[in-house]
Amino acid sequence: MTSKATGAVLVLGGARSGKSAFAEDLVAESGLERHYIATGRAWDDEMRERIAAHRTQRGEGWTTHEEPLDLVGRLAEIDAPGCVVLVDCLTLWVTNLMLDERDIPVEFARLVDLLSCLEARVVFVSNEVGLGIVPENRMARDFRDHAGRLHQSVAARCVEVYFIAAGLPLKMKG
Ligand SMILES: Nc1nc2c(ncn2[C@@H]2O[C@H](COP(=O)(O)OP(=O)(O)OP(=O)(O)O)[C@@H](O)[C@H]2O)c(=O)[nH]1
Repeated sequence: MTSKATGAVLVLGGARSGKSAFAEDLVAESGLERHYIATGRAWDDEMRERIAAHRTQRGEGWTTHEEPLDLVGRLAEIDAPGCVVLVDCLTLWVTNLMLDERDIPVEFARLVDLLSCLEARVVFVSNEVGLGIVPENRMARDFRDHAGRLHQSVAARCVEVYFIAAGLPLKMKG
């Protein structure tokens, strides 16, 4: 990870691309106090199993925060020098904001504003969902557009950006 004292990193990839494991390795290498913000919710047995597998893979040494909606508030609360925060993932946060009918541009602006004043390092994981055919339903199209816009704004403020495919990282910035 970057040698700068602060700075955010964005890790993009498709489902099962290995993006979470890559991000966890970046965080582990930093040697800083590790926090994990999970935006996912355990809404069914399959998700419960996935979450359990993620917890096992992460192992000891993390403080886990489950925060489906107030990502910005939670990041601000954790923020301190000497900390690294892994946010997994932005696309589930977008889903949660949409389902809760939050003001998406306002929430995105709050996150982007916070990025410029954080003292902790932050590693964002997110799904690249814009590479397939145009989704048939309106909500899925809106979701794809929100995710694309958020990724552009966050990437512009990150010191490093990676794209993961087949478990392999491609460094796009930094
Ligand atoms: N609530 C909660 N969610 C978690 C926890 N650990 C992981 N998650 C969620 O699990 C999600 C990832 O689930 P998966 O579907 O297995 O991952 P994936 O994105 O397909 O796979 P990779 O590309 O390999 O990361 C993350 O976005 C997290 O929000 C946890 O401790 N609690």
